[in-house]
Amino acid sequence: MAHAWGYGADNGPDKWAKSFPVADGPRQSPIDVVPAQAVFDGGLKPLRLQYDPSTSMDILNNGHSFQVTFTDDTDSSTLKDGPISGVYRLKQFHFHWGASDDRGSEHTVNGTKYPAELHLVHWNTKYPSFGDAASKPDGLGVVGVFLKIGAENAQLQKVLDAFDAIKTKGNQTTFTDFDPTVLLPGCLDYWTYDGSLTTPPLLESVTWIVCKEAISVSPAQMARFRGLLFSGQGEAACCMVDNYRPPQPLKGRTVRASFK
Ligand SMILES: NS(=O)(=O)c1ccc2oc(=S)[nH]c2c1
Ligand SMILES: [Zn+2]
Repeated sequence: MAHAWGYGADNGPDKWAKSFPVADGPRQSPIDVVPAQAVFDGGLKPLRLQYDPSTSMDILNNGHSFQVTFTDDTDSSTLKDGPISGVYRLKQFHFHWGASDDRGSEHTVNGTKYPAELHLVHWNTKYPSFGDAASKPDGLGVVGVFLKIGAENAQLQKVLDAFDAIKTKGNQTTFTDFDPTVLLPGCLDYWTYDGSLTTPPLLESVTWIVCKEAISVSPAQMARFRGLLFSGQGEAACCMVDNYRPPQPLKGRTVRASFK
């Protein structure tokens, strides 16, 4: 790709395969989840998400989304059980969202798009680092949570209140003492399938864990997401919206459900 990847007409998801041929691979993400076609697996364990708020470090506008990054040099914030084996450490969480409430999520359910989707990114500690794990078929575990329009989400507001400091690409500020557990839905029923990163390099290393239950976000809060910029300071302002990849072909994969 002559210029960096993004979500525009010239560098968006339909163009990524040129620089990242794995974009047309056998286990790409996101997908459309069709609950009637998911296979209940009684062997799937409940998700065990244990986060230590003291591991949250900072919040960054990386030009594609914003992310809250965690220190991951110990097993303080981890994902265990669920569909995975061993211990996966929390590295970061971020979101994808739309320019309007009718779109924004990456996964869809029976073709339904949500206004936004949260991704909690964890890496398998059988590997030495996130970067190493990201290139292994069982390297990453990402928990996806849909956001639906409703009441204001007071827990989410803590994240949004940091946005003034990270409006433009490359801006970063400290973001400590935050426990992402508060962003999880009450019910942790989930669908799971083998997939990939949904942004370049699109590595096929993710065990996806998509929660059935959504969390709420108010229209005013969605407007805050849309106030961030893809562009850097001093550049022509480009609103950070529609930073989602559309669903990809299932190519024979089975989606399992942890619930009946
Ligand atoms: N959107 S996502 O699949 O959760 C995801 C998670 C971690 C990532 O690290 C790079 S690099 N791209 C990534 C995409
Ligand atoms: Zn993501």
